[in-house]
Amino acid sequence: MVISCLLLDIEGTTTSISFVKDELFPYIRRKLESHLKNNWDSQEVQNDIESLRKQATEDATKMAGVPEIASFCESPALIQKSVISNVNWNMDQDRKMTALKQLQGHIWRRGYSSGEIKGHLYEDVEEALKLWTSSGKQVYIYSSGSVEAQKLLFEHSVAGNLLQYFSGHFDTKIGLKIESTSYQEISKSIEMEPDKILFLTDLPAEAIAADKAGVQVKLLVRPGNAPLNEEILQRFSICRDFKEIQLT
Ligand SMILES: CSCCC(=O)C(=O)COP(=O)(O)O
Ligand SMILES: [Mg+2]
Repeated sequence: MVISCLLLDIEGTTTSISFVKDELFPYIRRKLESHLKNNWDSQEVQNDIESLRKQATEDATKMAGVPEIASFCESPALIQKSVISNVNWNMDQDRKMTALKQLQGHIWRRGYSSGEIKGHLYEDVEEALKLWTSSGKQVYIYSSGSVEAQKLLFEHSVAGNLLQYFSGHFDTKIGLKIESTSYQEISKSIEMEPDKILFLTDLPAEAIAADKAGVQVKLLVRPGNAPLNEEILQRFSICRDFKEIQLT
């Protein structure tokens, strides 16, 4: 089947898991308090808190131990304390909910623009993006990280600004990556039949969801990725880097 379009995951696919876990996420934990205090009066911070509050209220009906976010009638200090507990709790579980991911993108903005953070990319990524786009393929990103966070990573990457190679970006606003409907929605949105799309990811649950939607899939085996079990290795094609990917 001819591939017209590539849909790329980030963490574990274009970028190492250790960069996300050991650099990006600790940055959020270090800067969260000052981000809230310094930008308290901004609409962006207030919107982020409202989204986290709604999510926490919904979560509390389904699971135990969710730190709730203080009402907007409470003092800024109390609300900030409750936001910090909630965000740390959600990050401890690496939750991929939109409210958390939006806030993270807003906090990373400063780190990327000051040069404190540079987006990690595996060395084969830039060459592959050049090759694919020069041969007429469209390349999209689909990550649990917010669209803003994705753009920051590729704009301020170790290989320079690579944003020019992408035809578009998707995040969890279109749906979770483990749900097949998300891939159907992406297919509709980019006006491309599912079987013309090749999705590259590190996670079997995402591969299964994309496959169910009729999208073609390859699993990446990058250094530091979780090992794939025998059943998944039988079911999906794998590759170690983007150089191994042959598009017809
Ligand atoms: C691009 S934002 C940083 C990574 C992140 O927060 C994340 O959740 C990555 O998830 P992915 O879907 O790219 O594996
Ligand atoms: Mg991933």
